[in-house]
Amino acid sequence: MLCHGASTFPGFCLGGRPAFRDRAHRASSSRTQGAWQAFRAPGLEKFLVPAIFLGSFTRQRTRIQAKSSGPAAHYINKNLRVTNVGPKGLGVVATAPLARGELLLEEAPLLVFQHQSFEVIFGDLQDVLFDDRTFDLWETSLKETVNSQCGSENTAKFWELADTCSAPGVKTALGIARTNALGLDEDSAGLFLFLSRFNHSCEPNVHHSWQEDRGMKVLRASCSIAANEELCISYLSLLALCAPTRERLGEISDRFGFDCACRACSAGARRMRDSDWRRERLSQLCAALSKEEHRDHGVGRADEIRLHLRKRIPLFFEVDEEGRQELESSLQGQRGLENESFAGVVESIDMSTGLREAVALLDEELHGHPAARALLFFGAFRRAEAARRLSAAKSLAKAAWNATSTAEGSTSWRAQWLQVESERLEHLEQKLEQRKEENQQGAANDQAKTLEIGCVWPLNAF
Ligand SMILES: C[S@@+](CC[C@H](N)C(=O)[O-])C[C@H]1O[C@@H](n2cnc3c(N)ncnc32)[C@H](O)[C@@H]1O
Repeated sequence: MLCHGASTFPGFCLGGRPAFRDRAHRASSSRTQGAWQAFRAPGLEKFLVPAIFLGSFTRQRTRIQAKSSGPAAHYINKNLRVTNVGPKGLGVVATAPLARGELLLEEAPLLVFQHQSFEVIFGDLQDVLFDDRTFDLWETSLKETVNSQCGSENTAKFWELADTCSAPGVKTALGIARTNALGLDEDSAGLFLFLSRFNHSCEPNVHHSWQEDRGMKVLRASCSIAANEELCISYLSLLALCAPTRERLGEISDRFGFDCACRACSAGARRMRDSDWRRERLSQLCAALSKEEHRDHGVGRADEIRLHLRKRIPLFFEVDEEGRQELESSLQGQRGLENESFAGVVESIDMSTGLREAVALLDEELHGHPAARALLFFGAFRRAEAARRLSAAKSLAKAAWNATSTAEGSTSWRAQWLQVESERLEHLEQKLEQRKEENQQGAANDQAKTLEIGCVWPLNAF
């Protein structure tokens, strides 16, 4: 499982698992077959392994870090239970009601895959495993790492984890890693013993965030959860979660090797159509809010900040000719932003209207998804700040801070950064009010706002 999240939503860890298979090879395999069968399909044994790979293989161990021993998790909420949840296998359910934002789990990874091990096991270089010899080398190495470095209790727990990538009845260390690893950031993944029991849902009720400074994944309830309800995270990025059902199912099958049986993906035709429409709209609004527009184009009142909505880009580029043309014009429009073109814009709306609509859609489709909410408010905050709207920027920073605290806890670095930012804006607003009262020179104060509001935020803040 990986956090390949973000594309248009930079830096905010919004779920997702590592891709464990090349799409082209996947296409030739049956959906129901284990990944390994696709992986080791007859005829592919002769796949040429780049020499550089075999040459550097001996150094791979340094790239799989193992936690030597100790308990699986730092904190597990007492109201969680791992149990059989039907065809999905094991899952985690609530044994008592859980509140929105409640801390559910804090866990450090048992294994961390970085650099070459990440690329080979989950990333762009996984093709090398089509070669039996390379597969065996990586399998042996991973096994040795687990057996020699994880301690007997954790090693036993590792081998108990699900492996839906190998042939039925077979477990391999690589299969377990691929079935269970979760993304930490763009180029590393971690395997967690307890967290691995959480199933995926396209309507997740739990958010997981990687808190690098603490070396932990932190899980919190995204909404109120009733007793006996299953707790599910999202293996997909927010961008992919907002895609229509057909695309999501393809993405999950393609990247993670199973057919999603969540409520959203198994809905009846009408409900699915409505949900797809809402997600499409949400996707457009999210993209518009997280985009930095250099100049405020378009019609509308002078004091409005406009959002320019464009057509959503499909997750797969397998589109027909008509679709390709539409996509090209949409992409052109997005590139055109650099020279401030309107191309590809299908609708322009006032930012506060768009923000309200997006929040309502999040509530309806994704249980309010606090991390996505934080992202929306953060995007709007940046736009308000760029437009020198002090009061709006202050409330938006506060709203982003609230949502981030729900998603990740108030001690996460993002929440703390937003808290400082909203306090700074609050203070600035008070100062300006004070000055206004003192000299009653509104125009001069406006100028002061323009000069003082500018702030610097870390580029990877969200
Ligand atoms: C990380 S494991 C989750 C825990 C697993 N169910 C177990 O028994 O340990 C991921 C596997 O769970 C199953 N799974 C998770 N979410 C699912 C979903 N929404 N629909 C169907 N199967 C799912 C798939 O077999 C997937 O490969």
